[in-house]
Order: sequence, then structure tokens, then C-alpha cells
Amino acid sequence: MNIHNLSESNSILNSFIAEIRDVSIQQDRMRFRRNIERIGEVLGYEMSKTLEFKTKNIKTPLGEKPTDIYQNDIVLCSILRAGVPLHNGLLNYFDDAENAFISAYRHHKHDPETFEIVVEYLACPDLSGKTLILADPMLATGQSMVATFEALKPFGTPKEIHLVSVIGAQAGVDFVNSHFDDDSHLWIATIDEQLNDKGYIIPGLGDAGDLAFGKKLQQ
Ligand SMILES: O=P(O)(O)OC[C@H]1O[C@H](OP(=O)(O)OP(=O)(O)O)[C@H](O)[C@@H]1O
Ligand SMILES: O=c1cc[nH]c(=O)[nH]1
Ligand SMILES: [Mg+2]
Repeated sequence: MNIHNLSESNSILNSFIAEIRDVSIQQDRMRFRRNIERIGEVLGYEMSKTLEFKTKNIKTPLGEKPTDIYQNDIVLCSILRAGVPLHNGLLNYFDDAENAFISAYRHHKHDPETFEIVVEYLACPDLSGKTLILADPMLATGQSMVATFEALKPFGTPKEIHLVSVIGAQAGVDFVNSHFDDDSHLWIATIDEQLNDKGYIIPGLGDAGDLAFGKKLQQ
């Protein structure tokens, strides 16, 4: 897997990441969602540089300009709930993308420290030959990404796979790296060192789904 950690170089992205982490700013739900969306736009822009381009002659009122336009058929799949604002950011740039949605949530069966990933809802187009983007802002253990990938297999074999995430734990990055093919890509805004015993990224940002949409009752 090709891992693109965008915070290895300084850019405006640092400011968006700082705001979603910062306890004095992140409780502003609208700003939190919009920052995740903006990060999706930046990650999508970077990812777009690896697409396939074909020259098209663009007519202006005064002449013509040959312009390279991407050709890929993109399917954007995000993991509910926290994936929604990231999905919106990517969709702001990939106008004609097809879309898939999947629910993958942590079900705590016995205690807060053990959980399994439950996939319940899935809506997906044909993936054969497509450029599949899997989007989830938090890559903690990496289990949700891998469970999603497994659940999508009956929908066809994509030509290429790009994972898009905002904050990853090193353990989650290593886990997806070992489950996805060498030619797949991970576009991630930043990587933290640790996971706590509840599977939360440290320092991370807390619970992305709750920050974007409000607290949910545990099932
Ligand atoms: O890498 P993992 O260990 O699988 O953890 C990451 C998952 O956890 C979060 O979802 P959560 O279960 O909190 O659901 P939510 O989006 O509804 O809040 C997050 O959005 C990822 O989907
Ligand atoms: O740190 C984490 C881990 C999983 N999900 C989150 O929202 N945050
Ligand atoms: Mg959550």
C-alpha cells in the first residue's frame, strides 16, 4: 500500500486538523463538520493527481485550449456516520462520482473495552473496473475499513482502491497496510502514535461521529 501522510509537509491542512482536535473549538458542530469536509477536499485534490488523464480540447469564446481531464469512473464509499462530512468534501470535487454507503459500527457486547464491527446497511453500485474511494475520518484499529472492504467484494473488483482518512493510529495504518494490495493507496491527513484500551486514537480528537452529529446511546 502507498501511504501518503499529508502532514509530513506543512500546509493550510494543519490549521483544519488543529481545529478538529482543539477542545475549545471542536464542540462547534457545524465548524467540526465543515473542517472534516475541507480536509476531504484537500485529500481528494491530492489523490486526484494519481488519476488517469486524457487531453480534451476546451472551446473558449476566443479559441481552444487542450486540457488534461481525468477519465476514471469514481465510486465514493463512506462509512456511516462519521464518514458523511468527509464524503461531502470528496463529492464537492468529484462531481460525477457514484456513491456507496455502508454502516459499520462498534458493538460493545460485554464491556466498553471489547467490541466487534457490525455491518448492517449497504448500498453500492457495480464496482467492476472503477476507482473506489473508501472514506472514514478515523482509522483507529483499521477494522472498520477492512470489514467494509470485505462487505464490498460481492459488488465487483475495482480497478484501484484509495482509502481516505483524517486521523489514523499507527496500529490502524499498519493493519490496513497488511490487508490491502500493494498498489492501493492511503491518503491520510495525519498519523498519531497510540490507541488506548478502548480503541480510541491518542491524542486523536475524541469521537468523530459524536462531534459531528451529537452523542448516540450505546446499543
Ligand atoms: O478503525 P476502527 O477501530 O474500526 O475505528 C474507526 C471507526 O470508529 C468510528 O466509528 P464509530 O463506530 O464511532 O461510529 P459512528 O461513526 O457512528 O460514531 C469511525 O468513524 C470509524 O468508522
Ligand atoms: O479515536 C477514535 C476512534 C474511533 N472512532 C472515533 O471517533 N475516534
Ligand atoms: Mg463514533
